[in-house]
Amino acid sequence: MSIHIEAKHGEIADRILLPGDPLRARYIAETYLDNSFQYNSVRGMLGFTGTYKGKRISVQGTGMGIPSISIYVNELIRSYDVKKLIRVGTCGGVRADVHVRDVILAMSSATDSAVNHSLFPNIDYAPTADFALLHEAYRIGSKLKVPLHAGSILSADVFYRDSMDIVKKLGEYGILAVEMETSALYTLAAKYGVQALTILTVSDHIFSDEPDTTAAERQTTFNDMIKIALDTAIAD
Ligand SMILES: O=P(O)(O)O[C@H]1O[C@H](CO)[C@@H](O)[C@H]1O
Ligand SMILES: O=c1cc[nH]c(=O)[nH]1
Repeated sequence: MSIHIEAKHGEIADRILLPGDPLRARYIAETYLDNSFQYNSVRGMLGFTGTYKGKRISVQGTGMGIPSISIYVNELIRSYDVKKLIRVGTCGGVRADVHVRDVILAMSSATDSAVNHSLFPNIDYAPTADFALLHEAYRIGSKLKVPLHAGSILSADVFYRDSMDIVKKLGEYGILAVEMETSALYTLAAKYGVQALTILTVSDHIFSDEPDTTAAERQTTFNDMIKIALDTAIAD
């Protein structure tokens, strides 16, 4: 047991999918895993373990934002020996060639969070995906013929801001999309020497008038992203 996860040691697999939304965790377990059981309900942050194509795998909700995901990632690595972590999240499209429902593999993550600046004063640390996971996810996604982008994203500390000008400018410098957790996931994975990757589905576009996805879609679909994540997680 850890402070925020009530699983017994051994109940969580060494490879895990990490959606922000705990109901997406339940959807993934119910739809894709065999013989799954729920190991966590502390704070409603649901976690499940089961098998996928015969291999043991877990899925754990992480909540929204860097402070929340940092709690779960720390506990999963330090108390449960998780070695391979794949975030499956939603994001807002930023660059013009990114469209609603496209899938994004986050190679690296810029952030306006103060967390890494307090870790490394005067250094712009560059949180980066594990290359083997990234390479495998790109191979699997290309085979599925999913609209796929690989590149840099922004992990923002706020969802609502007075002006989107800075986000627009980041798009001009190649940032594909904005979400709220990946820089912490990649930084903690590097610290503890484990593998991490973020795979995102574009749920809305910040600068185009394409219609947004619905809340139901965000909880229960985005199957391209989930299939890529599961097949990447079980590849050794
Ligand atoms: O859909 P999830 O995984 O929660 O990810 C995105 O959605 C939330 C904001 O609505 C933030 O957590 C952001 O990163
Ligand atoms: O616009 C968006 C959509 C999803 N997640 C975000 O952080 N921003």
